[in-house]
Amino acid sequence: MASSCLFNASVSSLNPKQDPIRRHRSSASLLRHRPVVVSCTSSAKTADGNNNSNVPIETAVKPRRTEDNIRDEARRHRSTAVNPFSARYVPFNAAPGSNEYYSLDEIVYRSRSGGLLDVEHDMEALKRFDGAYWRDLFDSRVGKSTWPYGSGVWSKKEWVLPEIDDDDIVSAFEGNSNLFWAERFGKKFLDMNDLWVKHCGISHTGSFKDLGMTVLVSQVNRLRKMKRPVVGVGCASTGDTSAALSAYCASAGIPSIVFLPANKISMAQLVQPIANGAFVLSIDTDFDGCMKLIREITAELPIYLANSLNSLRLEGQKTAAIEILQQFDWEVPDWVIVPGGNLGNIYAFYKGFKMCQELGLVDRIPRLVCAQAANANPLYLHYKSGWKDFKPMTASTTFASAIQIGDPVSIDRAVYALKKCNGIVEEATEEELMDAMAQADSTGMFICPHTGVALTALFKLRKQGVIAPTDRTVVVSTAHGLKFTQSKIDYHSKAIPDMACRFSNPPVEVKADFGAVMDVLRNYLGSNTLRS
Ligand SMILES: Cc1ncc(COP(=O)(O)O)c(C=O)c1O
Ligand SMILES: N[C@@H](CCOP(=O)(O)O)C(=O)O
Repeated sequence: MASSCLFNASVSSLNPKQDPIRRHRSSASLLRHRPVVVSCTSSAKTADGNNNSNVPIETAVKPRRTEDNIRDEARRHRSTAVNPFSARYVPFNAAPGSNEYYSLDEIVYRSRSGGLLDVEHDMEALKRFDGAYWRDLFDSRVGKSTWPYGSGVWSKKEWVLPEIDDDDIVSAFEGNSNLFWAERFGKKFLDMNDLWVKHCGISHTGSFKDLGMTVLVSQVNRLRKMKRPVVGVGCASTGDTSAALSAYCASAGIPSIVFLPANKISMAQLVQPIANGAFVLSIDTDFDGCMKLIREITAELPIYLANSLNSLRLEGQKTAAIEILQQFDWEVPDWVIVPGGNLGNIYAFYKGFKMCQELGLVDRIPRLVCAQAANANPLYLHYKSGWKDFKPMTASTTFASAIQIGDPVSIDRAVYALKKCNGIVEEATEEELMDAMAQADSTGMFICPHTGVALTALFKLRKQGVIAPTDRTVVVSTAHGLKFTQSKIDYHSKAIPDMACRFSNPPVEVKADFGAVMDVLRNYLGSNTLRS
């Protein structure tokens, strides 16, 4: 069996960069022949150089049977090897010697002391394979339609939910999002030549929430098959979490219930759960009020909590960090800037990078920057106080409406992550974030206001000389700009009180008359251009 495997014993010691033929074979040529990646038991090499015959390794290539769909295909080729990987819930940042843990099949969101939980992987089992092995394995799954590895999340399944049956997975092949070289924006506005935007919002429901929701809904699917008492899944939301939850639940036939702050989310976001058949409650409060309610309700009713308080979500979201490294061919960027609201994502990024370092895929991690809207900046104020004093606040209205959060549930996770990576917190006023969004759009992007918050942080850190012109920097774009068109319309029509809208580009109204059109065009292009 071992000899037919794509990853045989010699592969783990090979550097794919030094082996272009193998890289070519594992992508282009295999794709041409509609390959099926097949699990088998293999003699992959472990980190200590021994053969390990007890791990599912993927092999190529068997033609797909016409009567199979991709799930059937995966089932047909399911590995018979014992899965050596596992994960469980533990108290977040548990004291050394703590023996509190829970199976992922338990319905639990808080530790015994009321603190946050974290998903802990059996790192010793993962460490039995070296960094080269994991890099090769993850790289081999990109660009395929094999179930479930065609997903950017499930292509890292061993590090996410190692024990779930492939059959229980609910996936829209999320992830694998574009890492965009912001060449013109970097040069024109920041004098930077290595600036990148990770477009997590170019995704199934238009935000990074898909990455976490595929994991959470898959686990719920499993629990329901195990006859655990879960009648539905619920969340509080500023728009994106509810969109992702309702889409994944709809695709699995699971009821979803969403609590939305009335009149505080965009129309495009509101229509998503409505269209996907969720039970939508529009509640006369803000996000923090909705969050409080959903926590109370899920403690009373068998509704599974889908907010990032539930640490399962972060297991999916952390794959965006792994993906960034992978897209840079496992080179580590200097900075990663993430807009923060409920503050799960900044920890997810830290965790993804940290696992890659601990498991030998890379030798360092980037510095993280968390960017907040000045109107909803409890983390920023906490950072500025020297981490002394955390005070939840009532967040004010912001164009970055998805991060209008004053009492973030993951504050402890965010502080931990930022301290560990020598991170920074910045803030953006309404004018700054809207200007940054318009500037980015003027160079060909179409970003959301939250990404405008992150870009403002970048502007400030460049100006302060903290981020250098040649630093490789990644700005995480968290949602699709098309969800936030009203804010762009307001900006470009200069309809925002007390905002200069310096980069607005309003349409020119002109009569349906040749001469009138020529006049405005002459004016626009400059008479010299037209004469020549
Ligand atoms: C578009 C968008 N950006 C950023 C965030 C912030 O993510 P987090 O709550 O994990 O800090 C959210 C949600 O809160 C969001 O919907
Ligand atoms: N922006 C979020 C707010 C809730 O965050 P979560 O990650 O805890 O679900 C949203 O879109 O609802």
